[in-house]
Parts: sequence; C-alpha cells; structure tokens
Amino acid sequence: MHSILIVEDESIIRTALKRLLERNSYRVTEAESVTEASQHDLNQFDLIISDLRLPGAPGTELITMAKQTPVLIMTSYASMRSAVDAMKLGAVDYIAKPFDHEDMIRTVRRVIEDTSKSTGFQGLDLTEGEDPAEIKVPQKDGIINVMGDLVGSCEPMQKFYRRILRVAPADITVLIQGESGTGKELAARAVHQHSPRKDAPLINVNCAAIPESLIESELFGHEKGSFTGATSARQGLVEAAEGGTLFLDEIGELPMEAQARLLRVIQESEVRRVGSVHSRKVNVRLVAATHRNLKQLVKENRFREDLYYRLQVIELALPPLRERGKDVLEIANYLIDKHARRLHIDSPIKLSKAAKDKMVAYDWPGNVRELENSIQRSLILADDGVIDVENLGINTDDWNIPDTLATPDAPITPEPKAAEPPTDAEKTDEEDLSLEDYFQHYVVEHQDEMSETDLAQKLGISRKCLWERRQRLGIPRPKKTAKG
Ligand SMILES: Nc1ncnc2c1ncn2[C@@H]1O[C@H](COP(=O)(O)OP(=O)(O)OP(=O)(O)O)[C@@H](O)[C@H]1O
Repeated sequence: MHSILIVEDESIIRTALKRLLERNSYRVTEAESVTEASQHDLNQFDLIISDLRLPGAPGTELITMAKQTPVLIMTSYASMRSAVDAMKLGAVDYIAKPFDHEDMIRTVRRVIEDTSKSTGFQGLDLTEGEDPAEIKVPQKDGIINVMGDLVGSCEPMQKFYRRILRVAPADITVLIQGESGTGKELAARAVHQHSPRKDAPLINVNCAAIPESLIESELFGHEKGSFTGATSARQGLVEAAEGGTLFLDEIGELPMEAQARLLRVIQESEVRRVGSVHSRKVNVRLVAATHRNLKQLVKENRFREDLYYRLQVIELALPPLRERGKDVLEIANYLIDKHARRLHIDSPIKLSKAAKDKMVAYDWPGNVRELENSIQRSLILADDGVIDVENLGINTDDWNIPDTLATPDAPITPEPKAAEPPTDAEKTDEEDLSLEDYFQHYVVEHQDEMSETDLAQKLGISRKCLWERRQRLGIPRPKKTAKG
C-alpha cells in the first residue's frame, strides 16, 4: 500500500483529503506544519501532499527536506502563479484548491506511477530500437507499441507516432485534434519529450477550465494596477514556459481577446502583459489541442481565422478508439496492469473471451477515458481474476441520450436506444448514477441563464470539473450560452 503524508493546517481540508485517499487505498499520515512533518522520516513516504501556505515555513521547504519523495503542492486558485514557482523549486506538480476529488486522485496516481517508473519500473517488455528520426523509442519488430504513456500498435497509431517523431524536433506550432478522451494530452507530452525543449518546462493549460475573466492575465500576465485586485505585477503562463512548450488544451474555448494576444505570441514571439504598453520577447513552442471543429468555429465567428491558420501549420489527428482495432485490448491490458498495481491486486487478472469480443465490437464514444473507467470498474467487480462482459459496464442498450442534448457540438455517441433495467453490477453504482442524473438535469435546466462559472459554483465543483463532466456525459455547452 502506498503511503502519503498530508501537510495541511486547515483540519477540515486535511480530514477530507485523508478520507478521500484512504477510500482509494492509500495509507495516510497527517501533519499541520513543516515542523511537525519533519518529525517523520520523509523518505518513507511515496508522496507528500502539502499546502503551500502553512503556519511557519511554507510547504515548498519540504521539497529539499524530502529529497527522494515527490512533493505535490496544494494552492488556492488565485495563487496559480506561486504554484508555478513551486514547480520551479522542484515540486512534482500542483493542484488548485478547492480541488476536485477526481482531479486529486488522478494526480496522486500519476505522480506515484511516474516516480516508480523513473526508479526502475518498466511497464512493458519492449526492446529499444532506432526510429527514422534517430530518437530512441521502444519498438518491437519495427513496430512502436508505446510512446510516452500512449499505448497501441495499430496502423493509424504507427502513422501517428511517426508523425510525432518527424514533427517534434522542428520548432513549429502543432495542433492536435481528436475526440474527447483519445489521448491529446499524452500526445502533447510526447511532442515535448521528443523535442530539443524536453528539459525545459512543459506548461499545461486547459483553456476551458480557467474563468474567462482571468484567462488573459493567467496566460499573459499583468502589470500592477491593471485591474481591481492586481496589487502587483505578475508573469503569465506563457512566460513561465520560457524555453519550453506551452500546451493549450481545448483552445477552441479561448475567448476572442485572448486569441488576439496569442496570435502575437505566435507571430512575433512577443507577449504583452495585461495593462502594459511594452512587449517582452518569449521563446516558447506552442502545442494546442481541441476536440472541436475549429474551421466551423471560424465560420461562426467564434475563432479568429488568422489564428486558425497559424495553428494548423502541422496537424496531428488522433484516431478515435473505435478505429484502432485490437489496440483496445492492448490498451485494456496496459490499464489492467496499471490499475491492478494501484489497487494492490496481486493475482493476475484476465479478460474473458466474451469481454474481449465485446470490447473490440463496442464503439467507445468516450474513447480511452471511457475504457479506463470501464477497466477500473471491472477490476473491482471481477470474480476469480476474470473480467467478464457484465463487469465492463458498457451495455450499449443503456445508451439513452435525451434528444434535447443532441446539438452539432455533441461528441459522437451511439444511436439512442431503449433503456433497459440496470444490471446488478450497475445497481452497485446507483449513488453515482443518481448524482450524475442530478448533475445532468441541473446543467440542462440552468445553462441558458447561468454562466459556466456560476453553474460550477452552484454545483460545488471546479469549472474544469464541470467541463470534464460535460464531455463525459455528452452535454455540450450550447452556443447561445457560451459566455464563460
Ligand atoms: N493510447 C493510450 N494508452 C494509454 N492510456 C491512454 C491512451 N490514450 C489516452 N489514455 C488515457 O486516457 C485518459 C484520457 O486521455 P487524455 O486526457 O490525454 O485525452 P484528451 O484527448 O486530452 O481528452 P479531452 O479532450 O477530454 O481533454 C487519460 O487517463 C490517459 O492517460
């Protein structure tokens, strides 16, 4: 069982986080300050999660004290800048408070997995080979099975990997396109990792997750006094990516004003902070991603045409999972290994023949993200080390998307079919399902008169989480209400 030290002075947050981590099978130790934390042998932990602002020394002090153990810094959204500073000091990552439970668990898993990989764990048995661009990529019989965290060896993915290898070393803007959950973020990371900028920062920004009123100052920085609350000058995330790569996920959600500033970054390699008359030179490579049809957004005057043409210099299109043939099984086995390790399931787990057939035949509208959710669920429900069809939770007959949600922006979903009563396995998820029902109804009912920020606030979740759930549940933002 992995063990985690939480350093947080607010007892409500500390206790909530402890419960969350324990529910996810982590062993938790608590401390209220850096001094209290230092009474433990910090290297015995797999991860330290610390608030940035603590009574006494700041949480970043733990980075040098812990040496071997990664430190994940929690910070309030308003101090995102200091989160980036914490990363410069060596924090493994940061998470904004109030955090979304799914985000927190996903980050914790990733950090622990990445650390175990870098300390010798090899997930797949692959030999090293030379790729055409002379960059070392694991290959087997000339086939690339994995690139970074992207797994799969079908022909469309071979083309995709080779395109990354060709494009990554050239210092040009890249646009990654693909349906939600196809692995665009992993692809962006692979581009960075195979570029000469790999040792400089990769700054990852989800444009849909930052409130519209803050996005310009977050991305481009601001001068002191440029707006109410701008008490000091601040560098933006573009400048924080200096020498490295800026990954703008969901770029189709970027407001028009921010698009104009971004264009300047691409065209002139210059950034102008909000409230400043001066520009600063920046050396940043831009990688953008979207699941939207940007050309369509241009036609609807929601995306600048000049920016569109600047972005689509090189396009990388990730195929949907349903077009990757038997890769679904390759990825499923990788995910079974990954999550079985996390859940401390030591006995081998296999897919039954029927489960494999179903997985290959199924459409996977939510792509690899949906597959990952299905695998996690199956690992918990599987009997005698065998995952069978009913464990997968992909009964296609259950798809019943209300007509009111079908808009041109909706992600591709299977044809609506008559709903059937839930299976036993699904009944165990009843609480989650009813919460999702509530979420769906609330959003559909209120989205016309409420902004995304207000909706998220009322639902008690982050804007990023609201956006992610919209993707997952197939509730796109209606055009008339796309105001933030
Ligand atoms: N080929 C793959 N092999 C293994 N895991 C994958 C693969 N593709 C995606 N994943 C996993 O699936 C999940 C979704 O991937 P990711 O967030 O990169 O998708 P995305 O296309 O950026 O989605 P969105 O458009 O919703 O942001 C992640 O947990 C990622 O690790």
